Amino acid sequence: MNLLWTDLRPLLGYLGLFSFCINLLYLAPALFMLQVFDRVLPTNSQETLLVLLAGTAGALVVMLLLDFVRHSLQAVLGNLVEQRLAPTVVCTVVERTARAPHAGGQEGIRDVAALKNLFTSPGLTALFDAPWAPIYLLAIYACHPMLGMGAVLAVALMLALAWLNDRLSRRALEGLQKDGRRASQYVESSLRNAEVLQALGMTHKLLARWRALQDEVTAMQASASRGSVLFAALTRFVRQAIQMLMVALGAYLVLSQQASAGVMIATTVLLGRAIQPVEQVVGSWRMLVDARAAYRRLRGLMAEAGQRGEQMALPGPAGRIDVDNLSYRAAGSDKPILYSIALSLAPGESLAVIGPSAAGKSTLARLMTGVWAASTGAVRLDGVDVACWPRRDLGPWIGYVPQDIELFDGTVAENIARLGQVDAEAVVAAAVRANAHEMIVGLAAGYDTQVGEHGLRLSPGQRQRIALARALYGDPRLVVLDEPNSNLDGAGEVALARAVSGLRSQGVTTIIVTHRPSLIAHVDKILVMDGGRVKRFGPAAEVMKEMQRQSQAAVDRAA
Ligand SMILES: Nc1ncnc2c1ncn2[C@@H]1O[C@H](COP(=O)(O)OP(=O)(O)OP(=O)(O)O)[C@@H](O)[C@H]1O
Repeated sequence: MNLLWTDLRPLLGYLGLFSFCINLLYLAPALFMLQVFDRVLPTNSQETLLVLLAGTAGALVVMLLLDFVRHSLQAVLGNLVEQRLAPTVVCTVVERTARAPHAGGQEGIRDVAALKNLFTSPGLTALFDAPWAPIYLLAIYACHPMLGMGAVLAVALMLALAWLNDRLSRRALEGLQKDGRRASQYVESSLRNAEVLQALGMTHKLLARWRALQDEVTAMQASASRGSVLFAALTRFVRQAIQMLMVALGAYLVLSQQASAGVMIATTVLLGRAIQPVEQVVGSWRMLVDARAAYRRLRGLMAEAGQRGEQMALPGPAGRIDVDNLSYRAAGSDKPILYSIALSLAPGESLAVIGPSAAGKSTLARLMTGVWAASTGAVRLDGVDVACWPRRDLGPWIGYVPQDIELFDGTVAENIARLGQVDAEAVVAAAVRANAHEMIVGLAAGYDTQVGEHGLRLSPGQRQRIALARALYGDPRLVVLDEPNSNLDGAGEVALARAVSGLRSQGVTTIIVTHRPSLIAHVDKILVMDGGRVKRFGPAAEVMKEMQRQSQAAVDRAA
């Protein structure tokens, strides 16, 4: 944030300077009126009129140019805000979301947009113009104290009206936004289950629920729009009335020979200028408040990112894994998911993690990759805590196939190349290692096949095999596969088993979470988990023998 301010400060200084000049030049039309009525008309001097006209026109042209520069400067400010904040914010939001998908804290990206919006909006220039309102009021006061007091009252009245409007409409608008979002989100999220809605004939029930939500929104909308229409009309009326009353007051002063006609007209022009920025600031009030809240959240987020500091680049790992007294508790939950897990794998060793549902296998897989951070203890890759390893540096050394496969919209090749520059040789090599090359070349456009949003144009089995190729892209030293065979057919299972033995012979440390025995034959060690604890861990043959002995004993007992 400090860096951002260092960049913004000089530009804001220029913006202030331009605003100063523009507001100074705004005095020109009022002076022109004053001079025309008080000097040109009484003296019938056409030369003076010409000089005044030329001078005022010149001032207006300069003002136009300055206004243009001021707007261009705002665009530069907006882009700078985005450029400076977006990279850190996106990285931190991705990290937070990966760690706690439902814990919120994803508004950072929207906050950058809100801040950029403020810097490019008229609300910002209004902030620079608003301090001039008292100067215009003083100028009116200097013309005549009574006119000055009238102008102060007029500005105060407009301010009060705008404030009242904001107060009265704020709650209704916030409720409207929230409920409107809820109604559309409800339908959108239900549409993800469109197959179920269609198959079970549930669409009319969804419609009924959506209508109930929508009715609430419509009722709120009606009351909010009634209020805002009323206030808009009232504001217009008050504005006109103020102008009329000020002219009337001016005319009275002229008639009673306390002021000149020029003063009367000039003060009307000045009053218009005094009211405008005040109205604009109040009109942009919601945006300013939202931008301030966004700024505070971003400051917190940037501080969080700053705490990590610049992490030193580390050499590529060999693949030794040490899980050290590892426990994990989800945010907001009292009960740990994992309790004091400890194990070690030498570089190139493979491990199968097995156990009943909800034993904590996927949680352990996420902790192994460093996507989640341990509550206590650590997972160390070559002695370095994976949760602290800079993700950009660690990513290429890690291969990960999560339980719920997510492909990105793009081609098969782009997905395998992890969204980076497609290196055809490396992409094919990864597909060959994953034994997915033949399946991919059999697709409509081979490696150039578009997978669609979330990879939905492919079957779940095809997605899983492409995800495996993505995991094996480059030269990963640690590969974590979370149920990589859940959607595979017989041929897919064989291809996966071959890929896993290939990894073993290439010396890649591999961890496979699985329910099926087909892969267990290809691993060095087995970890049996139950209720978040290690039930058994050791060489595959020993653990298998022990499990067989135990199941035989159970059968004998039952018999
Ligand atoms: N984000 C989360 N917040 C709270 N609890 C969670 C979260 N993720 C998982 N859990 C809980 O942790 C426990 C272990 O879940 P996990 O997915 O690790 O089990 P698993 O052994 O992989 O199960 P399965 O074999 O069914 O995939 C479950 O009881 C689950 O409810």
